[in-house]
Amino acid sequence: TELQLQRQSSGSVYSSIHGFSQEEIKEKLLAFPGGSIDLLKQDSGIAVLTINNPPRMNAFSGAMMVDLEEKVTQLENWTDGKGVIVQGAAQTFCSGSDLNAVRAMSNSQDGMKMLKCCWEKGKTVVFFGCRLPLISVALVEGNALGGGAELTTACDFRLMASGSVIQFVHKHMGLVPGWGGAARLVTLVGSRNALKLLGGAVKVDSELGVHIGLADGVLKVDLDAARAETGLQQAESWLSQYTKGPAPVIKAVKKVVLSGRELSLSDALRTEKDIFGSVWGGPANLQALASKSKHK
Ligand SMILES: CC[C@@H](C(=O)O)C(=O)SCCNC(=O)CCNC(=O)[C@H](O)C(C)(C)COP(=O)(O)OP(=O)(O)OC[C@H]1O[C@@H](n2cnc3c(N)ncnc32)[C@H](O)[C@@H]1OP(=O)(O)O
Repeated sequence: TELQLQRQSSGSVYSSIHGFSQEEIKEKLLAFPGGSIDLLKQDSGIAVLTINNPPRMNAFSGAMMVDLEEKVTQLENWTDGKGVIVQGAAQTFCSGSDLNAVRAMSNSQDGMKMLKCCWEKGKTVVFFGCRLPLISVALVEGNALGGGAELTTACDFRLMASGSVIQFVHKHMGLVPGWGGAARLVTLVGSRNALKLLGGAVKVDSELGVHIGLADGVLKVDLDAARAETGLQQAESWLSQYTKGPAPVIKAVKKVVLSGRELSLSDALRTEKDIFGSVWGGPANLQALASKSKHK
């Protein structure tokens, strides 16, 4: 039900795990510093969330996961929010988990399990965040690799710049996606294409991305940025097609689609009725009725 969806997206995912408290998990993640998650909330109701760690091709450090949870909470509480664009700094998306941290964890003798479960919980934030009641777009420039590729699947839409690549490199690491990336990939491209992308660690360029349904559009990013629209400007104009209107209505749109996508039919029908009830008779509905009554 809507409550379930809300709890999934807004409840802190740093619930105690393996006996470690929320604060202990955050402390362990902060032991892996570097980078930041920057949030810009705009008057248009579209926010820009930037994965910012260029020296490491925007790899996710532990500190960035803690940072992200704080930014996701801000977005959850953003009354006027309607959409969010997730991008990487310096014209590249995200090269996955910080390999320095991952290596440190795999070499640590004591408490490796503790560190790993903290790391994994931290990553979960990345994916719960995209269940926000905002329409989300991954703006993919450069490389989206490993956990970065999984992050793109957690967004509602993916816009790929010409020359960009989404690659599930997990097989090369002796791994498979672990935070929903595979499940969402099957939903997006079907099980056969998902098998190819994961089994072959296929480099998905923008043309292939559109062909298999992973990408929703291709952005022409001119090298002479001074002349052309930036990728972000193009992504904002693309998303604004679907976020025109009052924030409560756009949020309700995302919620009814999310419930249809994630809940059983009976729960989805019940949730849809509840969400309908939350906007029926609301300011936007009453204003629309008043303006219609003038059309004789
Ligand atoms: C699959 C499991 C999943 C998870 O557990 O979450 C993961 O995501 S594990 C990480 C999977 N990602 C990768 O394997 C990508 C590794 N990086 C690359 O393949 C390349 O860096 C690149 C992204 C294709 C870019 O190549 P290039 O343009 O040649 O730049 P460099 O390779 O020189 O990188 C510049 C700089 O960035 C550091 N870097 C890049 N990726 C990571 C990373 N994931 N973690 C930590 N650091 C990263 C790289 O080491 C260089 O640093 P310096 O050597 O200090 O210059």
